[in-house]
Amino acid sequence: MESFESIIEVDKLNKSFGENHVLRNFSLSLKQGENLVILGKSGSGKSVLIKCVIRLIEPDTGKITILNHDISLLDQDEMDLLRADVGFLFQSNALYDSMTIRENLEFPLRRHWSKEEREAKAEAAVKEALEDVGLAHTIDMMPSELSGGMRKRIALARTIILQPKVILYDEPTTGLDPITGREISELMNRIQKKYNTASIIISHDMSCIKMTANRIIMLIEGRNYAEGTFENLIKNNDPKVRDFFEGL
Ligand SMILES: Nc1ncnc2c1ncn2[C@@H]1O[C@H](COP(=O)(O)OP(=O)(O)OP(=O)(O)O)[C@@H](O)[C@H]1O
Repeated sequence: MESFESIIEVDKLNKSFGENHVLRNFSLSLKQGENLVILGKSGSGKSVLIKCVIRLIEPDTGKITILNHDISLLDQDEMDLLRADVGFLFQSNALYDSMTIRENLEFPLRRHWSKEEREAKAEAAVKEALEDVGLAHTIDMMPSELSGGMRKRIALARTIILQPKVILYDEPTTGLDPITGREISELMNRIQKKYNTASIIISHDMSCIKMTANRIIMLIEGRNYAEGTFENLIKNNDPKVRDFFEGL
């Protein structure tokens, strides 16, 4: 695999909506193979940050580099190419209800692979991604026939089918019961190991964070307020940091 000093580099990002200064000189660096959790209260700017990274919104100032590309300099075609390397797991899963599981998984291939490539490789890729999430038997089922946890796994299978170098997880365990949430967290770790993918994980589920985070950045007052492993941060005496770990 090509090597990168950082997979994603966010440098001094600022974003305001009117008087609401959401991000203030926010920086982060995501290393190859690393699971990085962004922890912040509701409304702290986690989604705004991720939307800047996938270029759904433009920051006011600051620079975002993904796989050595300054994304503000990419045109639409170049950005589309880069998107094959950046997987996104939506909180809503965003599966197509009218398509089978197989068709849902083939969907990203249609955009990024030629007809010849699809004919040669799609069947095997769909099978491998489904096996990765332990749901090979659902290939001809419809999303409506699956539980919430299974739909999350299928969404993850669709995210990894193009073997992205980085996965952005938006609250991957929200809305799931604790046991299913743990299964998803375990799966995220398995995917990380198998493909050496780097991830940014937005979450406030402490069980998921504890299981998956190699490093945590606390997004407080728009800034990278504190940073460290779960074990470091749980010992931090700053009251704003402590708030998150109260009761653990
Ligand atoms: N398009 C927008 N226009 C105006 N304000 C916005 C817009 N998007 C986000 N905001 C504001 O930015 C702030 C951060 O919102 P954001 O959705 O990033 O929070 P969050 O940390 O993801 O919260 P949650 O955990 O509840 O999802 C909020 O005050 C929100 O109202």
